[in-house]
Amino acid sequence: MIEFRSVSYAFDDVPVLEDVSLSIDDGEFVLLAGANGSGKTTLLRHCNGLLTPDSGTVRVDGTPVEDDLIAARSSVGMVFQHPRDQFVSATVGADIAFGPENLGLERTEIDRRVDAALAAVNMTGREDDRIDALSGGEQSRVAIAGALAMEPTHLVLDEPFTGLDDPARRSVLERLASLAADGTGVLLATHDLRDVCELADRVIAMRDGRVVVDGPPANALGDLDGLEVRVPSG
Ligand SMILES: Nc1ncnc2c1ncn2[C@@H]1O[C@H](COP(=O)(O)OP(=O)(O)OP(=O)(O)O)[C@@H](O)[C@H]1O
Repeated sequence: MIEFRSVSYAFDDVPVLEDVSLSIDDGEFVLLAGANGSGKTTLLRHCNGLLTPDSGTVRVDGTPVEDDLIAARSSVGMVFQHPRDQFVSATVGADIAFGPENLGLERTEIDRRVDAALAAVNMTGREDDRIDALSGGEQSRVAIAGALAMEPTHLVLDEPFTGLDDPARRSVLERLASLAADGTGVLLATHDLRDVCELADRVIAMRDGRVVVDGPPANALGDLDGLEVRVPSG
């Protein structure tokens, strides 16, 4: 479980998170919504210790993140908004293999994970492609595959659909829902709520650094009015 208890954080004395309390259970698929600048990215960066709260605590599986950064970083997979920030290798296969290699896994296990991660993002057979020659959408899919190959207990994604066409987006979304069904806790920040609500177990919405909505999609959608997030119709 990822748990925030009364977390506050400021950039240069400007409050960005204020008294945030929430939890993401194992096996839950949670959508994080909110207008630009409401604090979503800042919140996500607390999940594996990239940022540390000014007050309050973030716990992963019961342990405060700052007490065991290595444990938090191996159990919380992160997919960032700008996939280029995440690549460490020149080719797709080498990049996805990098994390599992650092875990010291056997070659056959690394290859299995790379194959499974590529299949999950519909890029089977693209191991040898150069990352800098991929489209933005393909780069997003490789970034997601890199996180999946770590087989994390929790997966945190920040606007991962940039550049994805509808079929690719849908396929990644369904993969996230099936990971959650298999026990992974998934926290997905996105502005694009189309069909995410239908797959998510819960919606958390932020305004000005505070959690203002936290509930099942059927109840929460009406409460998103006025938060400058695009609410799906029909
Ligand atoms: N490194 C930083 N230094 C100073 N202020 C920052 C920094 N990063 C973010 N902020 C400010 O913190 C606030 C919240 O930003 P954050 O990126 O968390 O919001 P967001 O909800 O993820 O927005 P978006 O949907 O546009 O990605 C904004 O006012 C932003 O300007």
